[in-house]
Amino acid sequence: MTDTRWLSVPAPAKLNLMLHITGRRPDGYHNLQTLFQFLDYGDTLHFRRRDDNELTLVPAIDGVPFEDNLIIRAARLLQQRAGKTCGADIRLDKTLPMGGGLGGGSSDAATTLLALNELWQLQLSPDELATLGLTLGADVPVFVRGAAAFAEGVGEQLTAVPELPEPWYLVVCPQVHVNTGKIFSHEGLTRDTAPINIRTALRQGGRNDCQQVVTVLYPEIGNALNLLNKLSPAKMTGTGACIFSSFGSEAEAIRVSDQLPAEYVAFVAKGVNQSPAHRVLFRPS
Ligand SMILES: C[C@](O)(CO)[C@H](O)COP(=O)(O)OP(=O)(O)OC[C@H]1O[C@@H](n2ccc(N)nc2=O)[C@H](O)[C@@H]1O
Ligand SMILES: Nc1ncnc2c1ncn2[C@@H]1O[C@H](COP(=O)(O)OP(=O)(O)OP(=O)(O)O)[C@@H](O)[C@H]1O
Repeated sequence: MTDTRWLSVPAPAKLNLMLHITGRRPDGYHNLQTLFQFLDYGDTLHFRRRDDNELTLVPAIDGVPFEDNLIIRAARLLQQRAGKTCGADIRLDKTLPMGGGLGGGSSDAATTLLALNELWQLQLSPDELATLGLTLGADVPVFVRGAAAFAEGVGEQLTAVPELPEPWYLVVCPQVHVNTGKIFSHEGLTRDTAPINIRTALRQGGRNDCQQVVTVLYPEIGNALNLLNKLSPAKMTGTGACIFSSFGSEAEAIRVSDQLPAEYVAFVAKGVNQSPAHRVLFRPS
C-alpha cells in the first residue's frame, strides 16, 4: 500500500554574492571563486513514498522531458544506489524562474537527493550525496551541504562562511532565459581574475565576471542593472538573468521595490546562511 503522508521540503534560491572566474580547465569547465548565500524563498517539493519502483512528478515543466527533469535525474541516481524497491510520487510548486541564476533546477535536485535519502532510508552520507549531486550540476553540492559557502573549483570545493551577514535582498528578474553554457563559452568572458582568499572575499566582496558579457548579449539585463543601480548598488547572480541589491531591513527593500516600473518582476527575501531545506529536514528534535 502507498504511504499517504507527504514530506514537504523547500528548494531555496541561491545568490552568488560575487563570482570570479580564475581559469578554464581542459574539460572546458571554468574554475571559479564565488560566495553562495541562500534565500528564504524558492520552490517547494512534496514527496510521498510508493511501494513500487515508479516515480511520478506533477506538474511537468514545459519544455523539460520527464527523464531530463533534474528532480527525476536526482531520484534515478538514488534508485541506482539503493539496491531495494524505491518509488515516490513528487509534487513541485515552482516559484523560481528558470535560467535566472538563482539555481532553481540545482536546488530542486539537491532537495530531492536529501529528501529521498531520508524517505527511502538509504543513509547516504552528505559527502556521497554531494558527489552524486555534482554529476547533475556545479551548483548542486552547495544546496546538498546546506551552508552558505565560499566555493572554488567548479563550485564544489566549499568552505562554510557562517559569519556572512544575513541582509534582506530585492531580487529583480528580467524576463529572459540565460543559457549558462553560452556565457561560459563566450570569447569575451573574463577568465583570468587573480584568485583571492576567503578573508578578502568576505571583507571586500567582489564583482560578477559574467556580468559584462551577459549585459551585451541580453540588453534587458543591462537596462535593469542601470535602473536598480540608481536606487541601490546592484549586481547579477550567477550567469543572470536576475540581479539583486541588499538592505538592512525588509521595509527598505520593499520601499525600493515599490519604486520600480510596474512591469518589472521582483521579490524581496531574506538572505540565510542555513538552507531552508536543512532547517526542515534536520530540525533539532
Ligand atoms: C554560474 C553558476 O551558477 C555559479 O553558481 C554555476 O557555476 C553554474 O552552475 P550550473 O547551472 O549547475 O551549471 P552546469 O549545469 O554544471 O553547467 C552548465 C554549463 O556551463 C559551463 N560551466 C558551468 C560551470 C563552470 N564552473 N564552468 C563552466 O564552464 C559548462 O559549459 C556547462 O556545460
Ligand atoms: N526541476 C527543474 N527546475 C528548473 N529547471 C530545470 C529542472 N530540471 C531541468 N531543468 C533545466 O535546467 C535549466 C536551468 O534551470 P535553472 O533554474 O537551474 O537555471 P539557473 O537558475 O540559471 O541556474 P544556475 O544559477 O545554476 O545557472 C532549465 O532551463 C531547464 O531546461
